[in-house]
Amino acid sequence: MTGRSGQNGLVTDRGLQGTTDGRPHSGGHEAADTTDLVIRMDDVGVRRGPTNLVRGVDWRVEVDERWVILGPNGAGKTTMLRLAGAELHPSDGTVHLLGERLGGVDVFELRPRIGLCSAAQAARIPPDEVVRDVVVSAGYAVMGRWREDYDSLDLDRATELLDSLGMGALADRRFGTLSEGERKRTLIARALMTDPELLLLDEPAAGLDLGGREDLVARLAALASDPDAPALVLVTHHVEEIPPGFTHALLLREGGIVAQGLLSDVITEENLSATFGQDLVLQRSGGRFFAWRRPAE
Ligand SMILES: Nc1ncnc2c1ncn2[C@@H]1O[C@H](COP(=O)(O)OP(=O)(O)OP(=O)(O)O)[C@@H](O)[C@H]1O
Repeated sequence: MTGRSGQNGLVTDRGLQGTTDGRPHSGGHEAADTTDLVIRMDDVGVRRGPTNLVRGVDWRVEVDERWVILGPNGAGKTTMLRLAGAELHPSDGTVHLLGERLGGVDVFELRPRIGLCSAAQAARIPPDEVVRDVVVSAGYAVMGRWREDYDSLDLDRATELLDSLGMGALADRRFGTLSEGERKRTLIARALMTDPELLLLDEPAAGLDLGGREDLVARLAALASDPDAPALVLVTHHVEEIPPGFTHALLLREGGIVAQGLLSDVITEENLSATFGQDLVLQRSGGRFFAWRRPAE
């Protein structure tokens, strides 16, 4: 593996195709060539007993798009991300990832093409693992360094990725000694190590203090604006955590889609109020969103 720096210093390896016809981002995907689609879900449902975790989901993600999935607790966000990460099969409908249909492809071939950052994954990292090894071991599809002999190019790439996420000085520390924010940045570096075509981030700002959240939002904004970065899907409960440069949003409530499309069309007071079941006030400033409950008259 070799790495190169994108325009924001974030290291990405693979040039994205971009849209083949040069058209701008569009909320509607009717005209999209399916070969450009990173995620395609058609009438997807996931059921567990009588419960619909998600239902009736039609969703298209193109290579150059950066999506946020927003919704309250229990809305089905993680379920959507697990479908997109080839960790879960739908009960109904079809899911295509990177041009392959779930159920018709070996998921062990598909998963290395998809980077996933989640709290569940962080919990699997041994606390005594050295930070650089947490990152480099992703290229060998293992969690925790064992007896692998890592290629010096891979070690260089891990170092470069850690540098680009402000973790260079901590590369020799043990994972268990890191702060929550430093762990999140390490996991993002690990997810980028395999040069994925799709990067899935499940609540990356959860548990961070204000400074940590703002630092992460700025780094994700830099990643979003890097033309060589993979397609991005970020799950969050909070509009304040949407990094500038994200292009699209999907709002979920009780397993169903409330709205989806271009971020500026979808993140509105009306849609947010419907999603969270509260009368919300929304403000936008400097490419960021801020929301709170409308005070009683
Ligand atoms: N195996 C299961 N059996 C029954 N219900 C489940 C199962 N797994 C998840 N659920 C339920 O499905 C709903 C959606 O879960 P999911 O984790 O996708 O929501 P979420 O939007 O990510 O929630 P949160 O924001 O709280 O993490 C929740 O109500 C959850 O309790």
